[in-house]
Amino acid sequence: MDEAITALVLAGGRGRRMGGIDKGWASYRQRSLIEWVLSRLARQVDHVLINANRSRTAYEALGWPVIGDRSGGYQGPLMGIWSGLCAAETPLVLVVPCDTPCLPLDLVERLYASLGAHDIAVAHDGERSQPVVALLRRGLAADLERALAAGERKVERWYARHAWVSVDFSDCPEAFANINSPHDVVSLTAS
Ligand SMILES: Nc1nc2c(ncn2[C@@H]2O[C@H](COP(=O)(O)OP(=O)(O)OP(=O)(O)O)[C@@H](O)[C@H]2O)c(=O)[nH]1
Repeated sequence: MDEAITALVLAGGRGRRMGGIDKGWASYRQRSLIEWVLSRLARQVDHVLINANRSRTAYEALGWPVIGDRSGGYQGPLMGIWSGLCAAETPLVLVVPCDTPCLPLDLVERLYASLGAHDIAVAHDGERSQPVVALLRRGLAADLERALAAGERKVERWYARHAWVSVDFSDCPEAFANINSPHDVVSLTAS
């Protein structure tokens, strides 16, 4: 890749379907979800930022900087994305959720290949868009700040106001399986 990339791992949600636990620490195949995500990304990016609103010390022990949402109160992933764009020091930021343990090992390569002159490249698993699996230009931070101030909270609606491209991953839809509930842990482990 010609431009350096920071992975922004979103672990700042409430985890209500998981019983209110901090989902990054939910266990899947003998490891926590956040450790799965970091291991899938390790060779794909230059830096990592973990975006978390709880268990900050535990996340810091993973060896990467941890940032909270710049404006609190669980306002959704768009707030985490803005917080990460503000903190990142690379021109590109890869957004991923903490609850997707099987991400493609060529995720960044494929998103970057499609980004070109666009602002945002968003993964599509063949059935649906995956708005929190996306490569974004850090320079979007100022626009996102204005959008949030105007009340925007929908990730896809904000993307739609920019030059964005959908990137086809229909050859590996299972790589985007995410874990929202204890039932998902059981079904994904069995698959
Ligand atoms: N920073 C930040 N990230 C969030 C917030 N809400 C959700 N996310 C992240 O966005 C991604 C998708 O979140 P969801 O699974 O829809 O929400 P969740 O809060 O984790 O779980 P539920 O409460 O069960 O909906 C996950 O990586 C979350 O960590 C938030 O308020 N702030």
